[in-house]
Amino acid sequence: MIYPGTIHNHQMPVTLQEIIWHKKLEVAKMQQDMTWASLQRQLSSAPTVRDFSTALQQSIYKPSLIAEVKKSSFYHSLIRPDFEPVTIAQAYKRGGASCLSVVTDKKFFQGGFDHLRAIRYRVAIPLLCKDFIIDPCQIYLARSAGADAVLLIAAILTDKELKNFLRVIYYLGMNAIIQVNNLHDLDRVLELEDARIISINNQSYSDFSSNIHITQELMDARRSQLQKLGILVISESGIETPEDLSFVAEAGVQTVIMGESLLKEHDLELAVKNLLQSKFPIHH
Ligand SMILES: O=C(O)c1ccccc1NCC(=O)[C@H](O)[C@H](O)COP(=O)(O)O
Repeated sequence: MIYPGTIHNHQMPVTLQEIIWHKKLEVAKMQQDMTWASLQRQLSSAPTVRDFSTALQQSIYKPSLIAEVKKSSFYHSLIRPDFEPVTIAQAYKRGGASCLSVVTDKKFFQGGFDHLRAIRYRVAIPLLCKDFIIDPCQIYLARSAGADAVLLIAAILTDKELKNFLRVIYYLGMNAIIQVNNLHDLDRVLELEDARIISINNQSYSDFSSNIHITQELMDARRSQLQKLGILVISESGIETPEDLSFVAEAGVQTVIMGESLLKEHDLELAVKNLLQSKFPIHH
């Protein structure tokens, strides 16, 4: 079954549908291989949770940076051939990133929970598990691998699933980042009782192209409501230059997630430093 609640409102694009189809098979296999007792054991020996939201808010950089660790993506293929997750994460931290986003999806992004685990033990900043979460068991696995926050994509979850998954994430002491890329989903998320961090994805779910004006459009539409509710807003996808950073900061977001443009640089520490320390030009 593919989330009738979501399809009912607006058609799910084929490509995202395909990802979710494979994710459901992966989750079914995961559940077959796992016992409740072994999951409990893993959870009880998991590293303590670090405060993702506070790390973003206390950053000296505005907007603060969540730097993404990913080897490839199905829409842009291989991004970083010399991919070494821990080395990349350490360089990001030295450069000034407040938190890291670790892509754990294997099939479409060549990520893995082992990347999350390895980084957790070697790098002392909070970690977001970036995956297509469709079942609570993935949230438990993310926590046991050392995640401090988990991404929930509004477009692939019903309202009921969003509420239940948020409850699991908070129960485990983590932060939830709820991703939206249109006003319909932003309004659904604003109706939830306890959304604390929202990420505006500038990427289309049908052709996976990015357009940072999506951040501006959604902020213009709901800025005062977001501020009134004290929600921390992130912009992600397609942010490449200091000008782009300035553009989304002026739209009102406090944080950005950046991956590809940093990962294409040879010296990641320098790339992050240059980005965060650049004097942002003012947009009109
Ligand atoms: O956001 C998703 O839908 C997603 C979920 C799990 C893995 C990857 C996913 N999408 C790709 C991204 O999230 C981007 O990599 C991220 O926003 C960074 O963008 P960029 O700077 O353009 O690499």
